[in-house]
Amino acid sequence: MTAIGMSTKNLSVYYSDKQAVKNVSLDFQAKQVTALIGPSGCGKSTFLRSLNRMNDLIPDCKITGEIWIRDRNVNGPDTDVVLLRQRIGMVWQKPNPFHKSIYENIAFGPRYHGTKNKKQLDEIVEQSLRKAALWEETKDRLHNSALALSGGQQQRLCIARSIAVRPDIILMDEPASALDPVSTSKIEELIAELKREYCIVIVTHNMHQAARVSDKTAFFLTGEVVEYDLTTNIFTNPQKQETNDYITGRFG
Ligand SMILES: Nc1ncnc2c1ncn2[C@@H]1O[C@H](COP(=O)(O)OP(=O)(O)OP(=O)(O)O)[C@@H](O)[C@H]1O
Repeated sequence: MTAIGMSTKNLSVYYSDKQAVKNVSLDFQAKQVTALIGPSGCGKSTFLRSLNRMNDLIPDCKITGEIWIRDRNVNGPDTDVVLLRQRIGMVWQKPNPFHKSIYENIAFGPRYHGTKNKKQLDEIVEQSLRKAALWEETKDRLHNSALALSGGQQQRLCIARSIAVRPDIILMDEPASALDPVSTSKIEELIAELKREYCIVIVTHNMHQAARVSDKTAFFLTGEVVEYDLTTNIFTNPQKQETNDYITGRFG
């Protein structure tokens, strides 16, 4: 039995009066990839952003229900949001490296969280870039601007940046949708590697990608989870008509 990395119970998210996520209860397991799929506007990104409280930054956004990372209540009054986001990293659709060098992009988080020793920082930078399959391409230009990297390299840098602070969970919101096919396949290979160590939750519009990279898939529709199962079941033997209609391209 795989350990649970994170779970939600009856999670609802509202923007003012509009309910974007409706009573979603899901378990995300350690060392597995879970894909969130569904048509545009069904609440996937809103749900994902709730998991590390990125929605706190949106005015009039209200959350009810529970989110647990092991025995810690994410929305509890004693939760330190900075530490929470260290444990639950986020990779966005568009690569968003800092306007700094490759080295500083990676060293920033660990330094912020207290690692000041240069040798330790050098090691973290190297290990993080290696894990993100970017070391060979960048080791000779660590002090050059991250913005000079290609889009695909920048996205791997952003993944390296989230790994550098040793998270338990990595959330990815369509991490390859702005990339070309070669860069996309590198990101997918990387996800397959990273799941050996991390719990990964990925939003994707690309159903082939969901089928390739994920162990489990949740199908969202108008804010609700219609079906959540092993990815092979969702794509070969869905139990709900709506799931079947979506994966066969009848809508969305
Ligand atoms: N900041 C916001 N303020 C108000 N409403 C929002 C906000 N962000 C999203 N919404 C609304 O919440 C609903 C869910 O949006 P969300 O972006 O979570 O869906 P999604 O499934 O991720 O869509 P897509 O696949 O197009 O990214 C939509 O109706 C959207 O218009």
